[in-house]
Amino acid sequence: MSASPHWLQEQRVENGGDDISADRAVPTPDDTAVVPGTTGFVPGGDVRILIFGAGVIGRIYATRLLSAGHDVSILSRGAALDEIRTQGIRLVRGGVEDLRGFPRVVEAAAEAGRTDLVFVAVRLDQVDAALRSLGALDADAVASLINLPLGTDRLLKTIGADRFVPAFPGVAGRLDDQGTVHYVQVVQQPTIVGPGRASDTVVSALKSAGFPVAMPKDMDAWLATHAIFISAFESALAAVSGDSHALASDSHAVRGLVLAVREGFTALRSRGVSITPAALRIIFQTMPAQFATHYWSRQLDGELGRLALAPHTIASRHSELPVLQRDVRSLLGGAVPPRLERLFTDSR
Ligand SMILES: NC(=O)C1=CN([C@@H]2O[C@H](COP(=O)(O)OP(=O)(O)OC[C@H]3O[C@@H](n4cnc5c(N)ncnc54)[C@H](OP(=O)(O)O)[C@@H]3O)[C@@H](O)[C@H]2O)C=CC1
Ligand SMILES: CC(C)(CO)C(=O)C(=O)O
Repeated sequence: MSASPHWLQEQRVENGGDDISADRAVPTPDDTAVVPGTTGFVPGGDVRILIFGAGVIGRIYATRLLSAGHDVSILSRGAALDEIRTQGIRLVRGGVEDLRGFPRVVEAAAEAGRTDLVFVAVRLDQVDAALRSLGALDADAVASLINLPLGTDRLLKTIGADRFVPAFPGVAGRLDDQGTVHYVQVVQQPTIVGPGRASDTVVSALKSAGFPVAMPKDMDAWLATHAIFISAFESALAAVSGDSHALASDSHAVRGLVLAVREGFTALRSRGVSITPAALRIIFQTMPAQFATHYWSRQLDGELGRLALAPHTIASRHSELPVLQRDVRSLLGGAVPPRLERLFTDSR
């Protein structure tokens, strides 16, 4: 198979270069409406934004939104507080400096004052602790950028249905010792935005900063599908200490990974959850395992494996990954299919 299928066929629409506005979201044949991103930054944004969490994802979204002209504060703590205050945030993309920005740095959300929009960018294992602050945020809209296998209910209840919007990052990267973020915009995965009264605000802010956006019809199904997929890939990568080239070169291991995700998707479907986006369903469940193995070997050896999946695995394997595995286990009612279970066990 020479052409690599994209997870989301609609990405091609964006590559067509048209700037289609949020209210002209392109309907797709099945489960996702897509809002292609702008091809560059739109200057003059004026939304007051708070980024809650100054890790990899928080820093990328903060700096991009700042450079689109928005009024951005970032909630930080520990050593990162002073580091960002004094050096700002430096983003490197494709090996060259992409952006440097100095958002306002706050230690408590209240210091940011009233905001139009908050993006919460903490890990799954940090959500319980963060929830204590999230209900009290003085903001019109609050979007999560978090891996949430069990769905968005907890956040929805704490934050309130009138202002909560579930979302998921369309970028990935790593933070180096100097505080620089090396990142990629994942071509296969635009920033995902779920339904909510404030979704339009979230989509327009993201588009203004050049992020392609897609809106699945069922966000919880999207998050559940992603959790199966990413918990399998991160587990397999953790077992080889994040060496995506070594994993890509082992076709037996990649085939086992493909079959583990396939079985995980089947188990999810048997619990009434549809596999979303369609492209993942096709790659793992329709495509013969031999082709899917070839496809994933190439992806693991390419930008997605080296610059997104591997660095994220290395950073999260002792923090978010165990909680992700635990939540995938509950998502599947305690009955994790054997190949997926083996990946989880071997990752430790
Ligand atoms: N990194 C990546 O490439 C990708 C990540 N994601 C997802 O995005 C989400 C965020 O991940 P990522 O940015 O990598 O995680 P990081 O660990 O890099 O960042 C989380 C940040 O939030 C801070 N934080 C957590 N709780 C609080 C709190 N109560 N008050 C103040 N600060 C807080 C942490 O501070 P401290 O360090 O002090 O704990 C840390 O700086 C995860 O669910 C992840 O799966 C999705 C795609 C790619
Ligand atoms: C961006 C990607 C696909 C891989 O890093 C991801 O979604 C994740 O790590 O959760």
